[in-house]
Amino acid sequence: MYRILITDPLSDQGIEKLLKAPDVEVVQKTNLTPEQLLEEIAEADALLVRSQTKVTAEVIQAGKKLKVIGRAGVGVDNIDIPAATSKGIIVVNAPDGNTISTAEHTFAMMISLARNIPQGYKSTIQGKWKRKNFVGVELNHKTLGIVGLGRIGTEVAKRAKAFNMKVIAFDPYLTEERAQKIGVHKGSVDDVITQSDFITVHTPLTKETRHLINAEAFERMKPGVRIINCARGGIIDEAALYEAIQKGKVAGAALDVFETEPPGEHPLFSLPQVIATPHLGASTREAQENVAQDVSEEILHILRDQPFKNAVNLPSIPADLQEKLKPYQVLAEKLGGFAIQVANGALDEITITYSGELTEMDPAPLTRIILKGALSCYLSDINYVNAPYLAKERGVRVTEQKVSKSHGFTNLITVETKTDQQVTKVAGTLLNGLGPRIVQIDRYSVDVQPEGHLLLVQHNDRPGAIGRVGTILGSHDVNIATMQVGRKDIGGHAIMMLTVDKPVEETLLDSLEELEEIETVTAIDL
Ligand SMILES: NC(=O)C1=CN([C@@H]2O[C@H](COP(=O)(O)OP(=O)(O)OC[C@H]3O[C@@H](n4cnc5c(N)ncnc54)[C@H](O)[C@@H]3O)[C@@H](O)[C@H]2O)C=CC1
Ligand SMILES: O=C(O)C(=O)COP(=O)(O)O
Repeated sequence: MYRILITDPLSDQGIEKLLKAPDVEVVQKTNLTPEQLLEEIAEADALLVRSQTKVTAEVIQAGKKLKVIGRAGVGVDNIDIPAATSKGIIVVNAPDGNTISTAEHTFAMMISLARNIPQGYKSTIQGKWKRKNFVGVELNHKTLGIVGLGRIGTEVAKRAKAFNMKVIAFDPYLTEERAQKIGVHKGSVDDVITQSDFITVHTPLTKETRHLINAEAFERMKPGVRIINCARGGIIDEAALYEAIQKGKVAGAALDVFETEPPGEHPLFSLPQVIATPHLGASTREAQENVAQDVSEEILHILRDQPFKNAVNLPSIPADLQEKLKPYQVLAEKLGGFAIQVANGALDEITITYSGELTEMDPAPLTRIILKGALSCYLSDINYVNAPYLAKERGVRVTEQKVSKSHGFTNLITVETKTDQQVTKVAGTLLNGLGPRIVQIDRYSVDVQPEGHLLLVQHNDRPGAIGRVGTILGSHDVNIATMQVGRKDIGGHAIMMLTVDKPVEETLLDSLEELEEIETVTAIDL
């Protein structure tokens, strides 16, 4: 039974799938104190939040069984992603479900700002009739500057065009072709700042976007510009905005989000030109149903080991690629484990080479699985989410390459490990109908099923060597299931690759290494 902890208010219809799932127990507890959250998270397999719950490194650490954190919405700035990644916890969001609601809210804010609707409402219900105090401006023929033309920015642009506005957009990923298709002018951030009558931001809050709209930007804006922020507090420097309104440079601002939420008694609220909502962009019945439903499905898929798509801390893999790579997963994991166990010394570098039909697809997800297989021999709590992170943290360089030459195999994965003592190469393939096989160890061709307890013996090719190894194994009650021998030259260096029926004890390895013709013996458990 999976325990799913929900700590922010979510749509009941949206989480219906979770509530009805036979293998799930849903615990809904909103408004928890940080201490209560630490207690509740201890037993949860999944945590489901909106923007209120602060999922700190401490919370993540306390989540002993935590496998996935779901965000019913877009922004994940309330979740410590690096902490989740290092613990191998998948973070998923629901990026599509609240786009329209937030774009519509942005428009509602822009029109309210242009026509002083909140100010007019307040005055009217106080019994006043001050029509000349609330004269506004039209949107018609005005220039709207959009910073961030992603999902929401694009929907805002479309609506602005219906209002006959000229739209200038800045987004580092905006191509001329896409700009033309949407019907906006592709501009620089400077164009947006200097040419717009209204400026709206739709980016995440990042190092680059923090205080993107600052005192210097306000200086260069057209007098009478109006500012809208329905993205994240902090993209606009609130202190600089206050100054710019006071100086008369900015005619007004509409804010749905704040540097600190809730903002309390903010100085900006003393200015009549400022209108505000309490982070309502995504707060519609439709959006809440959509995002809760999307993230619930993702959580169920992750807990049940089924394919999922919106992981924030994993590269997204198209469904058709996931299907193609699926058969290689066992090979990749076993190969990683095998390669690391036959490599002596401290690991410096892993080079993974994909050949044959694997060159026709993006094998990056397999690299993660190989790393997981390799690192799980040293580290606990490792999975394909944190494997690359932990490899990097330990100074292991990982290189991935594709070569067309596949030595007669339809597919081949070669893992070369470089330690402070040696370079070792192992290669594996997926044999049609027979499953994964190790087909090469250094210079030697083999055909080994990477499964169970294996023994790699490096020795000198002498008469009787094989018999003596067999005798010692027998005397330790270890049964040999399969055995292969590889050599290049008669009497030269050779290897034996054995599959045995039970784990090989240290004392047995020592007895084997005492044999004169034996160089090294390595036990491999897969
Ligand atoms: N007020 C609310 O309730 C809601 C707020 N949001 C927020 O709105 C923002 C946008 O959401 P979406 O459109 O869904 O995200 P998105 O990921 O589709 O779009 C973000 C865009 O910002 C662009 N961008 C990133 N850095 C930039 C930079 N330095 N300069 C210019 N552009 C940059 C990206 O290229 C991307 O196109 C997010 O911060 C999200 O958290 C989203 C939903 C509801
Ligand atoms: O989706 C987002 O990024 C939002 O900001 C929506 O936040 P909320 O889920 O309404 O707390």
